[in-house]
Amino acid sequence: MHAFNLQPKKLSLAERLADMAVDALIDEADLSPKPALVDRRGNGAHTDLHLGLMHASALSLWPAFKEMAEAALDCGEIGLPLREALGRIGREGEASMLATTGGVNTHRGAIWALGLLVAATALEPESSAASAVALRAARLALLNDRYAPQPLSHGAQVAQRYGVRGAREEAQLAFPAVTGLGLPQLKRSRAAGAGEQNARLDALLAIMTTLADTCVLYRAGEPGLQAMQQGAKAVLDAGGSASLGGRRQLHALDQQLIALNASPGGAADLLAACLFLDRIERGDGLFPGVC
Ligand SMILES: CC(C)(COP(=O)(O)OP(=O)(O)OC[C@H]1O[C@@H](n2cnc3c(N)ncnc32)[C@H](O[C@H]2O[C@H](COP(=O)(O)OP(=O)(O)OP(=O)(O)O)[C@@H](O)[C@H]2O)[C@@H]1O)[C@@H](O)C(=O)NCCC(=O)NCCS
Ligand SMILES: Nc1ncnc2[nH]cnc12
Repeated sequence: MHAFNLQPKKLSLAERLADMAVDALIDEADLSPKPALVDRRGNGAHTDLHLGLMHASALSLWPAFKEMAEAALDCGEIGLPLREALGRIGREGEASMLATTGGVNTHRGAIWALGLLVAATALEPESSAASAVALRAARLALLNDRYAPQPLSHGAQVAQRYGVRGAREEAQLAFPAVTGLGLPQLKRSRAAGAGEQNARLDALLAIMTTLADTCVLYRAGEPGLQAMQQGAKAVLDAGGSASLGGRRQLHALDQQLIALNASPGGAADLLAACLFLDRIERGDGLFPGVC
């Protein structure tokens, strides 16, 4: 008899989806240099976040993502029972995130976006085109969870002040910043030979060019949002993260957003959603052993 069982454990679909969601969050956190965000270099515009906390937070969410996938498999269809199960699991996930981070909000927006996408994938794993998954997620996001509390969140305050609806609307519209901007840019930059890390940075910048990021609006108002959108466009116009000109613009944007305290946390969450959908679309990890 062997002391160790070296056979990899066969994971259920829900476990594989939870692994992929956590991997997407960790890949997003590690990607560097991201403007004003936590990355391998430092804490960006944040005083209460660091890379170790982002990793711990991502790992703490694995049970919630697995449970969301299982709820989708159990319910089997888009409807109020599934929507309300996801709301309950999402709120529990948020509580375990806050217990892990000592009360710091690391991934609230990511629980929402990735939770919906995990459930939408589990509902129909064979229909894995990013746009199809995002559309199923949107149909879930459009349903009204009767048990959702109505806190005066930062997003709600920004909605009152500037008339933007942030994370909720992005999901209800089937993640246009991800499927219309981030993913196409990721593919274009890869095809142009930018290298994987630069392609991911370019995807983040593409998302930042138009997103109404409620984190930025809350922290730095409309001037902050304009600086984020225009600065991201300037990096891409200068040739992107893999070019010298683009790199210079990227460092300038990092300095400018830090000075404005304008952390694009919503865009970071959507990059994680983009990396998740990219893997789903490519089949990586979802159907092990199938080429
Ligand atoms: C629907 C909810 C997402 C609630 O959203 P709401 O609009 O009420 O706003 P917030 O509670 O403020 O959270 C929204 C978070 O979403 C991210 N985000 C912002 N803009 C966008 C956008 N345009 N599109 C997509 N996502 C967006 C963002 O999250 C990231 O930033 C956070 C860090 O920011 P920071 O400024 O450091 O932290 P704060 O604590 O806000 O401030 P400080 O005190 O530090 O200054 C970090 O969390 C990132 O993830 C917004 O924060 C949803 O929460 C909800 O309803 N949940 C219920 C559960 C549910 O139904 N789940 C079912 C499906 S899973
Ligand atoms: N890398 C990051 N830095 C700051 N806030 C975030 N929210 C999600 N990812 C983040």
